[in-house]
Amino acid sequence: MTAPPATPPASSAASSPVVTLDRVTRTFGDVVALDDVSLDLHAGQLVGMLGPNGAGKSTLLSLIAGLRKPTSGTVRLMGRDPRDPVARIGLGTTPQETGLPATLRVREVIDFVAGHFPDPMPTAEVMDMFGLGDLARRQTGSLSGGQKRRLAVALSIVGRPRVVLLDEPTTGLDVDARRVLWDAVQAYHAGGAAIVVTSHYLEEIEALAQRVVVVDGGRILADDDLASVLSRVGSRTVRFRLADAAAIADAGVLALLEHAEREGDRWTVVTPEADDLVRSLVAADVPFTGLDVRGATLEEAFVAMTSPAAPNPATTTNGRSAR
Ligand SMILES: Nc1ncnc2c1ncn2[C@@H]1O[C@H](COP(=O)(O)OP(=O)(O)OP(=O)(O)O)[C@@H](O)[C@H]1O
Repeated sequence: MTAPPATPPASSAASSPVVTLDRVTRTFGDVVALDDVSLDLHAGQLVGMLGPNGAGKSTLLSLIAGLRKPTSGTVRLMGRDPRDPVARIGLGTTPQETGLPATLRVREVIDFVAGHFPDPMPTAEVMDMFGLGDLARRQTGSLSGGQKRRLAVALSIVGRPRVVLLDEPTTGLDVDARRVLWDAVQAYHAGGAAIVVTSHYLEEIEALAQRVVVVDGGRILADDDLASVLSRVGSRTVRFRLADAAAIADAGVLALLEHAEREGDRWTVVTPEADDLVRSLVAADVPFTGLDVRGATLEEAFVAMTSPAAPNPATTTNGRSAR
């Protein structure tokens, strides 16, 4: 879709972080939900936050939103305590679960929320961004789950916030609805807002986030640009076509392979030494065709980081092993 970028107010101090967590710990009884976490978020960043269930993601977002206080450490939103209304006016958030007044129409709900902000986006513009135009007169109680979710996320940006927190905004949406929602989020981000999104759809985070924060057990395991996070997984997947299986062994490359499988003449091998493998195959005159070398996916990097005891891919695939 072609929603115009919606511009949040310019930052008065563009270089200072809009969100800061400094050595933040949050416990619930015996449970340490966040353990000594430090994090800065700057204007214009679109951050994907990943972590297994119970990692501490929602707790972290709730501290930034001022819904909870840290047990120790400091949280700042636009340089202030997140519970300060002056800071909160610049925040938009969609938690995992939201309630909508069932008898109000879509347009009325957006107007109602817009009324709480000094310079809200026009309701028609918000509805257009989120593909809600045709539903303007529908009572929210009659919306589908996906339509409700789009409305809930739309409400988070009505007030032109500088910081937007979206906790699993696309869970349960079909592919088209996810695309509409991400187009809208990106259009809003183009105006300079800082956005944090949690999602269990890693390919979605890989496609859209510039910075990736991986949380597990209440700690930050990785906080880097996407390429750096992906580079933490050293292995590459190499695909090619080759009818003569014996040529692989003859080339003396078996020791380079973490895993190999073959379907007919189609080979897929995983190796930490892709360059050496390809050089060796060429040097041995192995008559392969259709060479394709790929880096790790975010999902592979995530599994490698969050499950130290994750099984070797060689033991989890059903293909034929070359070893
Ligand atoms: N209000 C609470 N009372 C007690 N324990 C809590 C509370 N809120 C969170 N926890 C615990 O803190 C830990 C972190 O939970 P949190 O909801 O932040 O994880 P999450 O990463 O958002 O998980 P998910 O992906 O399942 O939403 C979990 O062990 C959870 O059970």
